[in-house]
Amino acid sequence: MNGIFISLEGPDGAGKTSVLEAMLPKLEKLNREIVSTREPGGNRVAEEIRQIILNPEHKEIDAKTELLLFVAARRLHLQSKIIPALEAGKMVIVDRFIDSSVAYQGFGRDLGVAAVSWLNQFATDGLKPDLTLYFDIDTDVALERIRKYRSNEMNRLDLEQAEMHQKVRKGYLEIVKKEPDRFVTIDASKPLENVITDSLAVITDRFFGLSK
Ligand SMILES: Nc1ncnc2c1ncn2[C@@H]1O[C@H](COP(=O)(O)OP(=O)(O)OP(=O)(O)O)[C@@H](O)[C@H]1O
Ligand SMILES: Cc1cn([C@H]2C[C@H](O)[C@@H](COP(=O)(O)O)O2)c(=O)[nH]c1=O
Repeated sequence: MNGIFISLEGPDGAGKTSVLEAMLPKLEKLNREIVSTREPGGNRVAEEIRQIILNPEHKEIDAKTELLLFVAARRLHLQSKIIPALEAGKMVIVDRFIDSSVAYQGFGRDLGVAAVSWLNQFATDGLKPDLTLYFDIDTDVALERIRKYRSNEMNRLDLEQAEMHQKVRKGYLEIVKKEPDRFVTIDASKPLENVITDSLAVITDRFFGLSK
């Protein structure tokens, strides 16, 4: 596969989606076809699974069921969208991928890194992003952003206790340490314009030999 695979990771409210939207038109000008997608979701059936997982009324979904649903959606997404785009030489940028499972289900839900990593390996046949931007932010600041701007559309995970979100962030920090070549940490507490500039600089520098 000669495409480029990039994932964006971080706690809820870190700003990944805002940054991705802002980067896209700029990256598209650099002469490579970009596929922007997200997890859970990215194809018709996976988007249906997304609705099931994130629905705050679905209180009977336990931690293991949640993990299996995320991983099933990932397999669908990978097969139908990510792999074909990478095979066609495109740049794929995904808002969340395997590291979300490890941070949220492995650390946040205490299912453990080993089981979650094994399932991901099974579902993805070991495919990992070439680059992962990790948007790091204090849990309270991120949760405040969500409460302030998105209070009417909080999903089942957003509504979890602060303690779970703290475990997720701690998990991310451990994951990042283990693969220093794949991860670049972005300071997501900066003003949005700066976070966009910093993220673009990492991608253009690494894959286009430019820093603007
Ligand atoms: N750097 C920033 N400074 C202040 N507000 C921000 C910043 N980045 C994003 N926001 C705001 O915070 C909210 C959450 O941002 P966004 O949805 O992009 O985060 P996210 O990481 O995609 O979150 P989630 O994973 O929960 O969907 C939005 O209302 C957005 O406008
Ligand atoms: C892929 C994936 C996601 N999650 C969580 C992370 C978020 O709380 C939601 C997705 O909502 P977003 O607004 O699109 O960020 O799902 C998870 O727990 N495990 C995963 O594998």
